[in-house]
Amino acid sequence: MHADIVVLPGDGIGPEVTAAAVAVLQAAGRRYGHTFRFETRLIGGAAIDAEGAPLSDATLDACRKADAILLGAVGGPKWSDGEIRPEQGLLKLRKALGLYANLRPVRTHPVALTASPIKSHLLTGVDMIVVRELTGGVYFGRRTRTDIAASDLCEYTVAEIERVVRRACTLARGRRKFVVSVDKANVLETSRLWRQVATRVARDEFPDVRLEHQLVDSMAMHLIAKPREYDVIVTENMFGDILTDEASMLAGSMGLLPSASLGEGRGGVYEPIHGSAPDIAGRGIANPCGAILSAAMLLRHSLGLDAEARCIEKAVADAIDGGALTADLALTGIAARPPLGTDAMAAAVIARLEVECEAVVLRD
Ligand SMILES: NC(=O)C1=CN([C@@H]2O[C@H](COP(=O)(O)OP(=O)(O)OC[C@H]3O[C@@H](n4cnc5c(N)ncnc54)[C@H](O)[C@@H]3O)[C@@H](O)[C@H]2O)C=CC1
Ligand SMILES: CC(C)CC(=O)C(=O)O
Ligand SMILES: [Mg+2]
Repeated sequence: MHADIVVLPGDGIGPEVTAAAVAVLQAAGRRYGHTFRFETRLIGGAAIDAEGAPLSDATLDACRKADAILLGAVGGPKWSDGEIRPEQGLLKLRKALGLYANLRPVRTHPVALTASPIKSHLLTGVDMIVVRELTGGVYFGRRTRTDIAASDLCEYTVAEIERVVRRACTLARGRRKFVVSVDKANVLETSRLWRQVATRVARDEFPDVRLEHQLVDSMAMHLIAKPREYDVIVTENMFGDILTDEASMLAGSMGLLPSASLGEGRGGVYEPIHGSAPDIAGRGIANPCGAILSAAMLLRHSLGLDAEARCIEKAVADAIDGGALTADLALTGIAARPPLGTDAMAAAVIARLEVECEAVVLRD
C-alpha cells in the first residue's frame, strides 16, 4: 500500500525520537512492500521561530490531507514565557482534526520491570489502556487573567462524553469487557454529568461490558497498588494526562509509552506520551520506544496494517527483553552493558523486526 504520512518532529527530543520511528516505519515498509511517503513540517516552538505561529495553516492543511500524522513533542524553556506557546499548536491540531479519543496503552516488559520503582510482583502482566478525552475540558475552556486572579473553565457536553465512553466500551469488548470511568463526581459538576452519561451509555448500549466508577484521587493510588486489575480506563482530558504519566512508571519510563489520538475518520495523530524533555534534548540518549510504538499504532489504526503493527510491537518487546536499553532504563542498574543511544535503540528494534516479521507472517 501507499500512504502519505506528515511528520511533525516538534521540539527538544521530538526530532530525535521521530527520526527513530520513521526509520522503523521505513524498515517495516521495505519488509512488507509498502511505500510510506513522509512530509516533515514544523510544529511548536520550532514553528514559532520559523513561521511565527505554533501551527501554520499550511501545516494544518497538510495534516488534513495526510493518511496519518506522526508527532514528537512540543515545548521548552525558550518559549515558556511568551504569549504564543508551543503547546497551543498541539491543542489546535487535536481540536481542528476532531481527535477526541487519546488511546494510551500501558504494558510492562519483563526486563524493564526492574526499572520500575514499583515492586515487580505487582507489575507482571499489567496490560491496560487509558482512553483520555482529548478535545474538551479545562485545556480548552475559556481563560481569564488579571493582575490578582486567573481562571480556566472546565466544560463538557453530553455528546462529548457519550462518544468517548462509546469508544472505551467498544475497545473493552475486544478485551476483558471491563471499563473504569474516572472522575471527581464528589466535587465537580462536569464529573457528575460525566458519571451520569457514562452509566447510561454503558447500561443501554454495552450491557456485556462491566462499568465501574472511581474518583480520580483514589484512582491515582489504586493504579500503583493494583495495576493488574485494570483493563480499560476512560477519563476526561486533564485527569487522563496526569494518570498516564503516573502509569508510565509501571512500565519503567515515560519514554516507553505510545499514544493514538483518534476521531471518527481513519486519520489520527500518533505521538509518545512524553514531552520535549529539555533536560536530555540534543544528546541522542532519549528512549525512542514510545515514538516507535506510536508508529505501530499508526499502522494499525490509520492504515489498517495490524500484522505490521504487531511485528513492530514484538520487535520492541524482544529488543528490550534482549537487553537493549536506553539510559532511562539502564540507569536503574539492570543493564550490564553501557546504555544504548536513541539511534542504536532504533537499530536494535529494526534488527529484531526482520525476525519478528517472519514470525508474524508465519502465524497469520
Ligand atoms: N505532547 C507533548 O508535546 C507534550 C509536551 N510537553 C512539554 O514538554 C516540556 C517538558 O515537560 P516536562 O514536564 O519536563 O515533561 P517531559 O515528558 O518532557 O519529561 C519528564 C521527564 O521524563 C524524561 N523523559 C521524557 N521522555 C523521555 C524519553 N523519551 N526518554 C528518556 N527520558 C524521557 C525527561 O528527561 C524528564 O526528566 C514542556 O514544555 C511541556 O509543555 C509535555 C507533555 C506532553
Ligand atoms: C498540550 C500538551 C502539552 C498536554 C500534555 O501533556 C499531553 O498531551 O500529554
Ligand atoms: Mg502529558
